[in-house]
Amino acid sequence: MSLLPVAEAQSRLMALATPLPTEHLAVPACAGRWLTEDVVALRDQPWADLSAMDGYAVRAAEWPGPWQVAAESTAGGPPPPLLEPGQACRIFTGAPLPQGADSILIQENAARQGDVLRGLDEALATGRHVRPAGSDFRKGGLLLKAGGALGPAQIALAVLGGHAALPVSRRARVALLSTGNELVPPGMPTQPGQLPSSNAPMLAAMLSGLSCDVVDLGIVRDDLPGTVRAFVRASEADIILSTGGASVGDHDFVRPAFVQAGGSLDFWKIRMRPGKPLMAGILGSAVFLGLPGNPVSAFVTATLFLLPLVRHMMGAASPLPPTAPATLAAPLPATGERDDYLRAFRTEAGIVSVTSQDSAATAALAMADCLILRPAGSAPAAAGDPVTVLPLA
Ligand SMILES: Nc1nc2c(c(=O)[nH]1)N[C@H]1C(S)=C(S)[C@@H](COP(=O)(O)OP(=O)(O)OC[C@H]3O[C@@H](n4cnc5c(N)ncnc54)[C@H](O)[C@@H]3O)O[C@H]1N2
Ligand code: MOO
Repeated sequence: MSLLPVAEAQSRLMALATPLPTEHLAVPACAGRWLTEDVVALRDQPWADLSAMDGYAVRAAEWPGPWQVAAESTAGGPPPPLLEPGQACRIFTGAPLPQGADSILIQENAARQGDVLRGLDEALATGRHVRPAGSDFRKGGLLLKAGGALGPAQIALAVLGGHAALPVSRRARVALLSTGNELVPPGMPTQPGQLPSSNAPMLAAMLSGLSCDVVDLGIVRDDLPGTVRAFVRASEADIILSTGGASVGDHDFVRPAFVQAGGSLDFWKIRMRPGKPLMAGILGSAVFLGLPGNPVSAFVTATLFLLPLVRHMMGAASPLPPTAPATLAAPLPATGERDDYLRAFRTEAGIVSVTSQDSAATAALAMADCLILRPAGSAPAAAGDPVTVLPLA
């Protein structure tokens, strides 16, 4: 089987997934979700011409001052009466302008004696410190597009747009299987030949920002019938995620067990380093993603495949991780026949790759805050050369 390019594998993986059903949730509960439908405004914002400052509303176009203070307007107060030329209305931030007023004289630029008001500065420009009605958005206008992520600003916009609830995809359910006879549960004492299973906690941490429900099905021993049973147990989930047992060794049972459990494999082996033995397929209504066991390989493939898959299933229009241009602070060797995803960190002088690029080097991984993307067949790079990075946080 030849090695599949990363971008092709990503689009084949997305094509395996069916979007999750929509649910309607109270707007504050939608933080971190994606919209399944466009959202339009149910009201104008601002609802009227409002003052942006504390001061006085005047008819500056017709009367340069002085003015007679004749009324008051407060946010949430009764509507102020019509303003005649030569009159001023005491006004506060967020309060509606009286009909006829066109500008706000801020109180720092005003001298008031009794009800007589004078401007201390040059003549007021018409429209000064006024927020026109509907200048933020208009009733019926598009506020948020289907497929957009709902972060804090989008939550505020939906609430101001008059919405109580929004249509979002339901949470994805992800089942985790960690394969390997050498693994013991995190925190348990290890005998020679054993190590704590770190992949499931790492992946759960990576998924924790994505509003999905993670079920850790624990450690699966390296035997075919046990691994088949684990797949059957996991098939209730939307995504079955395994780590380890993905390569070509005599104890790598994940692929045959997946097929024996009724799964249909779509691809195996990607043209990337780390992460070559990645595989994906369908089991019932679940998408299966088999990550390599090496912790760094599992981390990098989860960044490039798992997180985009979850985002895609939950309705994201742009599920792939964003990349950014950067400059190298230190040279890099040529790449081989696979695309390199080098663990690196950002400094003021540019990007520096971590000391060990071994796919089991977790101490080096923990120092990284980005991946450098180096296509297969790249020539050696020098300090100062441009590179593409994928930020990790
Ligand atoms: N002859 C070949 N050997 C290997 C190839 C190959 O093409 N030909 N590919 C290598 C590559 S690349 C990778 S990546 C690894 C991946 O192998 P597996 O997915 O089968 O992973 P395991 O053998 O089960 O484990 C690898 C390594 O990671 C440790 N591990 C596994 N699970 C966990 C966990 N949950 N927590 C912490 N550490 C874990 C495991 O102990 C091994 O040390 O295969 C190469 N071999
Ligand atoms: O591809 Mo493996 O993930 O190089 O170590």
